[in-house]
Amino acid sequence: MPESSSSQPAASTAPATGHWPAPTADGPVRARLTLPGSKSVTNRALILAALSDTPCLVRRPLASRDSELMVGALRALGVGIAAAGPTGEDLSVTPAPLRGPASVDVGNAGTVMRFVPPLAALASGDVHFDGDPRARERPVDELLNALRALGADIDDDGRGALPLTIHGTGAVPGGDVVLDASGSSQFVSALLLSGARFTKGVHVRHEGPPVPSRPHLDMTVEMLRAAGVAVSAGNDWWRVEPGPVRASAITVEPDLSNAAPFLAAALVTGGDVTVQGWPEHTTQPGDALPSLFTRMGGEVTRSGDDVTLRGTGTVLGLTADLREVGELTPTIAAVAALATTPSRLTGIAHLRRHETDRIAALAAEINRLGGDAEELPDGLVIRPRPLRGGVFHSYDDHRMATSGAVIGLAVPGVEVENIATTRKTLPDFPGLWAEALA
Ligand SMILES: O=C(O)C1=C[C@@H](OP(=O)(O)O)[C@@H](O)[C@H](O)C1
Ligand SMILES: C=C(OP(=O)(O)O)C(=O)O
Repeated sequence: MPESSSSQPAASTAPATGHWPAPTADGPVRARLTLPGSKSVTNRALILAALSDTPCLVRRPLASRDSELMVGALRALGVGIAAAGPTGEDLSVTPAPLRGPASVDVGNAGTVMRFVPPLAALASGDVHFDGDPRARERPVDELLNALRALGADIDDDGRGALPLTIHGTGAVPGGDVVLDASGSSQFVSALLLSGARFTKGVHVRHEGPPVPSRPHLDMTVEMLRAAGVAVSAGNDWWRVEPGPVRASAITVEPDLSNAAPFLAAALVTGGDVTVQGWPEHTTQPGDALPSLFTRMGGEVTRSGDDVTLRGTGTVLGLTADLREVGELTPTIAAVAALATTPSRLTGIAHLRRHETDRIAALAAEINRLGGDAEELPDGLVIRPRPLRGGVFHSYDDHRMATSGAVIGLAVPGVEVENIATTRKTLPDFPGLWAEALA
């Protein structure tokens, strides 16, 4: 990733704008693939490496927009990050005293807009944050209030949102803080990831409706512990002891959430798709896909680190609370729109403040193609109804775009608007999709 690398979408085989004719499967999709690295693991690894006492090699990181934004943010704060490894695809991270003045472009990356501000509070100097128009609408208020309570000086003109400036003083006192993380688990992860470097560490307590995306919180805790940080946790509290972060090498797992559209391709076409390198143990929410897609009619087998989903010709609807695995919703909704029985997906009100309002967007796009999707305050009901071709809008949301591709496999004439937005977490989705369908 060169210093000058752009954070703009630039998928190699995708048009920058315009509509992408989603390929229709002319038979069962049969493929075997290796997916690029996990966004969530990569961006945590980069944060931990930046805070580490020792240089750190991040192996097999994601190289796509969200990770490029994280690299850009950390470099802006003075951290050294260079291409490394035999193919130049690894990243060697050399920590340095964090300093401003700096300007951070968060794009529309939740992990950058939430995980970097606590680091900026540890820097000396001012750090300004802004991003895509949507980033200004995504919630950070609870995180900012918590950071202030822990001793950070933040100027957001009372907006509780981006743009904002953190006046770093080189230290954060830390200590006890209470917040409502029902809007995003990333508020908690953000405080924990930097917490060991706060003078008193951090003790975060959640109060409010349930926190979503629990596996991502487990991921934060596991990765901190692997970096030698003492963390204890209960149901709604997490404590990080002050002390050094020691990360010398972190290997990034394949992105299992991005396995979703590929496994869905097998499910909806009666094919079989194998994802290679599926970890035996993982905290990624995508690990729930085998059981969710089995409930939707697929058959899953595991052999070593290969996970294979075989479509049986039957695609069933799903009734499920998806709070823990919210980022899988768009793909599950796409499969549900092709199913023969109804689906009821709940527990996902927080998706209304993701890359787009995913509940409204999924209902609108499924209905535009003739489907029957109904919004609930916290989810979707999707009933079987034949779909027809048409434009599937992506709302600058990578997972909306890949959902349109899944529907397009079974419905001729689907065109996905702005497929290049998939570059948020996949460097070349159209290329990988074409390979899988070949
Ligand atoms: O910590 C992380 O890496 C993530 C946490 C989740 O965020 P929310 O809890 O805001 O849904 C998830 O949806 C997002 O894609 C990645
Ligand atoms: C919600 C998502 O991303 P972010 O990290 O921007 O919150 C997602 O990838 O589904």
